[in-house]
Amino acid sequence: MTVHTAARGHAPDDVVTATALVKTYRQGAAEVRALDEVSVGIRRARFTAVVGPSGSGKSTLMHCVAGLDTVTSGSIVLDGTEITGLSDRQLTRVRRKRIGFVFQSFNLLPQLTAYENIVLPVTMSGGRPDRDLVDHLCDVLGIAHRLSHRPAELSGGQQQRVAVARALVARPAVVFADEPTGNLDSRAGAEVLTMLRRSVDELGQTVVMVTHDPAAARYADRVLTLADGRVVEDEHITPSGRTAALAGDARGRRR
Ligand SMILES: Nc1ncnc2c1ncn2[C@@H]1O[C@H](COP(=O)(O)OP(=O)(O)OP(=O)(O)O)[C@@H](O)[C@H]1O
Repeated sequence: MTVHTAARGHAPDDVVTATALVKTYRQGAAEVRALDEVSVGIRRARFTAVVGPSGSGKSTLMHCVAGLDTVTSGSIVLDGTEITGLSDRQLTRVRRKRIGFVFQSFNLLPQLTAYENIVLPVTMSGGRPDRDLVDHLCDVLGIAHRLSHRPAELSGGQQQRVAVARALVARPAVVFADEPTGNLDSRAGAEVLTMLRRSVDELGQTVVMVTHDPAAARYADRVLTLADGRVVEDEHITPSGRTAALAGDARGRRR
């Protein structure tokens, strides 16, 4: 991922290019500037973490870029499509075809099996699941032996891995993960983060994750820090730096 100024514009392998995003909310007589001229590019097949204090604009940025909310001004090009100005219906289509979501609360349907939950984005849009892809995803995510179980029969970590598989199954341009480890203990959280990491390294998936947790952000290639609606830091993590940081975390967990 790269942080661009509006003048530098679009980089060819960016899957998302956001330029000069402003989002204001009215709170009584006051106006809150949740995003204040944010310009950012998200590189394909990379894992980007968005961190920052509470109220810094992380969720607002993710919701706007993912077409769940509209901006006050600015431009968002997602996988070649300018999404600002689209109707709700058009936005729904963009989200369904090009975006996968992973939420803190898993959001699985309780009456469906893990397999049925995973293939839901494909079956809902009238498609047929690619069984080889589903098998591969379930192998990578370590849930192949749990596919006939319902969510209530799975651990939290397994449920979140099912949700990750569901986010990946339609081969979206971007997976947005909003605090994906927020409801998990540290071991299950580490497993889910490892799976998101593998989806980037082994499947070439683009992942953007909002998190409060600095340890979770260490799984990313890049950490974007927001404060007061602005990007205040943009850190690249090299594979060797990541390996060292994650090894340190694992030692800390075993202690
Ligand atoms: N629907 C809304 N109406 C009014 N103000 C809002 C609304 N949503 C967010 N805000 C304000 O916008 C700012 C950014 O909020 P946002 O939720 O994006 O921050 P965040 O970094 O995701 O916070 P957290 O880590 O606590 O989830 C905050 O000042 C918040 O109060």
